[in-house]
Amino acid sequence: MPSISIIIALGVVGIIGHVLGGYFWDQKRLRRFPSPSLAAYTPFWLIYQSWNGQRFQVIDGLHRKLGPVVRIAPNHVSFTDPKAYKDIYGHGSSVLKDDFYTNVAAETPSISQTTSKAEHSRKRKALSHVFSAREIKAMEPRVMVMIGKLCRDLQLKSQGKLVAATDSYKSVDGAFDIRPWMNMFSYDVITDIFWSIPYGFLDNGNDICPSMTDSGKIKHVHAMDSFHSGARFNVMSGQLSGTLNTIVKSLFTFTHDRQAGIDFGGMAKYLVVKRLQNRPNKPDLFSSLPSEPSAKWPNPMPLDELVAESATMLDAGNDTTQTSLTNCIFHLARNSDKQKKLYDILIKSISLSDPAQPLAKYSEQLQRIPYLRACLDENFRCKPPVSIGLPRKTVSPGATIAGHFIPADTVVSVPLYSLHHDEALFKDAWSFIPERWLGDDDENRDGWVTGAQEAKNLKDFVLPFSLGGRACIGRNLAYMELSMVIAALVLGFEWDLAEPATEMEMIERFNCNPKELMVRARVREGVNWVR
Ligand code: HEM
Repeated sequence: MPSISIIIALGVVGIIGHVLGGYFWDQKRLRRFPSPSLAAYTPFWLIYQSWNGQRFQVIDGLHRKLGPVVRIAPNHVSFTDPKAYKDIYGHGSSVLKDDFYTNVAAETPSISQTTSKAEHSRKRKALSHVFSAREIKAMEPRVMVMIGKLCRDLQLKSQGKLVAATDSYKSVDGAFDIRPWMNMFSYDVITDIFWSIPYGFLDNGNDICPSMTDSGKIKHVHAMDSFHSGARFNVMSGQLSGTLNTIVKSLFTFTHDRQAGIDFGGMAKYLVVKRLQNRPNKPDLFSSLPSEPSAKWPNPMPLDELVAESATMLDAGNDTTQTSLTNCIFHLARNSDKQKKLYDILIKSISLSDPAQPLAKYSEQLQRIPYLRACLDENFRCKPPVSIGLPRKTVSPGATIAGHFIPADTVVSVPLYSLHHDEALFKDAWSFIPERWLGDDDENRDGWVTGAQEAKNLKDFVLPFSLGGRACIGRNLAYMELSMVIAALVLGFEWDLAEPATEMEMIERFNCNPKELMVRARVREGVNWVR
């Protein structure tokens, strides 16, 4: 019988042999691409970058040092050549979503997690009704109610007051962190418009909400932490092979982050179960989901699929929106000239007598104000909420990406953060310059000239919602929310950074979120959101 030390030694030799064998055998010829330190030998190098939350910056630095094609894991090649984006994500590309997405899914993959084309097109067909222009338009008054609550809370924060006895976020010397308020807003909106069960975070000043366990018990959890900590765990574990990911997920249920992810799934389950028990008087977005048999959908979605789709809506509908809002206030507060210009344009364009009056009736007009849209788009360019290289997998017989043949079953991606800061595509790429988005005839360009090539680059390579068949389905909802909120916040307040010279610290899990944004807000004359 071999001793335990011999077994361990053999195990270690086996693992090293496997790692080195894979590297030197190099069946896919991936050694032709440069790679940093251990990345070509083990996936743990990239997993470590997700753990430290700075993957977007590390990968960007690598490309600047090693070139446009870099091997960032034994089976993952990252491209910053702009041509690669269409090759990987565009319509007509043969490349599929990587197994990472099924790894991060609970038992039933949702629309954003399925890797099967057929399954995806069935889901996309069902969900396209949910996000039709008519449905989104119908939700505007509900969004406006939440904007009123957000502005009320921010006015109270700017005055150093609590919004309720349960408020968890105090102002310090007139400054406060706006990030949690944007997040509580985005949760209140999505839970109201999707399931008619608004969380009420803005009324309570905290993010405590119900989550349903597998056994049907209700527990109360912190929504923001459940999502963010759960995402961190899933993004790391999802990069392991399928079996290892399953083992890690079941072994680590005792950890805070794994439990947080389970709680987040429970939040979605609670919303679906309650929504099915109580049909609301007015239709919500859930009403358009095939939850019951009908002539059009004889086979409705079963409960586990409704929960999976709801978890994706709760995730996608809150986190990217809150991130975009916080980022946009950061850019406007840091660039007071752009903030003032936006204010002047808004006031002139919609001639409001009282900036606190409902903006919903101006919604279409707002979405057509070029400078407001330019601020939102430049915000997306500078800080894309989804900055990560979205992982895709080549299929047989392989694919040619930016001129390089990549064999089948290889993970490929383009990090959007790097593409959006490519100095060859965008002049002064690291600065927030909304004017670059305006047409030649716009009087608000203030002398800024965007060459024809850059104008085309903005259109082709600023892709916050991705591209092709797997691009964002919630884009119209996002623009509607962002236009109305940013207009209300700029019309109602003047924004300053608490510490003017600071850059905002970002943490990348899957989305790239601001850690905090300490601001000061001055309520504009004649405005009063506290009724
Ligand atoms: C500023 C806001 C938003 C940004 C920047 C954004 C960005 C993205 C990106 C980059 C993808 C592709 C993800 C991938 O390939 O893995 C995506 C997909 C998706 N987004 Fe969004 N999103 C936003 C808002 C929303 C909203 C409000 C919803 C819905 C409530 C939503 C629902 C979805 C869904 C369901 C998918 C998967 C689509 C599919 O695979 O067919 N998103 N989004």
